[in-house]
Amino acid sequence: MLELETISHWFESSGATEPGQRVLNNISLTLHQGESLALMGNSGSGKSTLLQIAAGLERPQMGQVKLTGELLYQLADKRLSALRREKIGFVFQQFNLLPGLTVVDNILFQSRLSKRAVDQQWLNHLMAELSIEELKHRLPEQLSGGQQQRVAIARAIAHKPCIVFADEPTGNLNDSLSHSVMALLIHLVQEANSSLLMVTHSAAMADYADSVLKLQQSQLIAAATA
Ligand SMILES: Nc1ncnc2c1ncn2[C@@H]1O[C@H](COP(=O)(O)OP(=O)(O)OP(=O)(O)O)[C@@H](O)[C@H]1O
Repeated sequence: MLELETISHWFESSGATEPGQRVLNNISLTLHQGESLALMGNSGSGKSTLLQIAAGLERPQMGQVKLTGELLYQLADKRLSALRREKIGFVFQQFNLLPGLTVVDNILFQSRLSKRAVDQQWLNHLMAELSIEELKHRLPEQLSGGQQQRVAIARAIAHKPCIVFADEPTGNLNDSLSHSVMALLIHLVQEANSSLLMVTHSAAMADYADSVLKLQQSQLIAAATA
């Protein structure tokens, strides 16, 4: 479903033009439909870079990314944007809700952009599971952090994407909220039969995933917490 093939990456903007200064070195990874994977590693080890590359947001210097059989970086920009809207959901640490849109309009934003019909039953189910029905006409600024992240999860899953990419999804939440939000994310990703690739610093959060890998010295290794 998601295949990373021999990905190497370095940032020329940081002056790193030599292979020896690679952030990512020859990384391969396969994630099947319905699987969840947590990516751990020290600060600066390249986790977010790998997530961005896997999500079609940052072209790797070397290697290929294949999502449902399509080579992302061989697609024209327009097709790549359409594929991201249709097949991918994103959850970020900073929630990234659109401030001028209500909760329900935030959730439906991606489906409307790709002109896809909304599955009203699924939407109602998501809002009920995430306990955000009562909040649906509010603006993001009228929500707590935990509520905003629950809305962001609904937005990421509303169109039943093939895969959800989550970058530190509980990074701005306290411990107990982190557990409840992570449990909901995992549960709803499973219900949607989506895959999940998640970056986290927290071993406790990583434990929710089917498997855990660690980025170390530009390579992926099995994580001790797995
Ligand atoms: N646009 C960029 N230009 C130059 N260097 C970059 C750029 N983005 C990231 N880097 C560098 O690449 C390395 C990996 O960054 P990345 O954000 O992927 O790490 P991370 O593991 O996600 O870190 P953290 O856990 O602190 O978020 C870091 O050394 C960072 O400074």
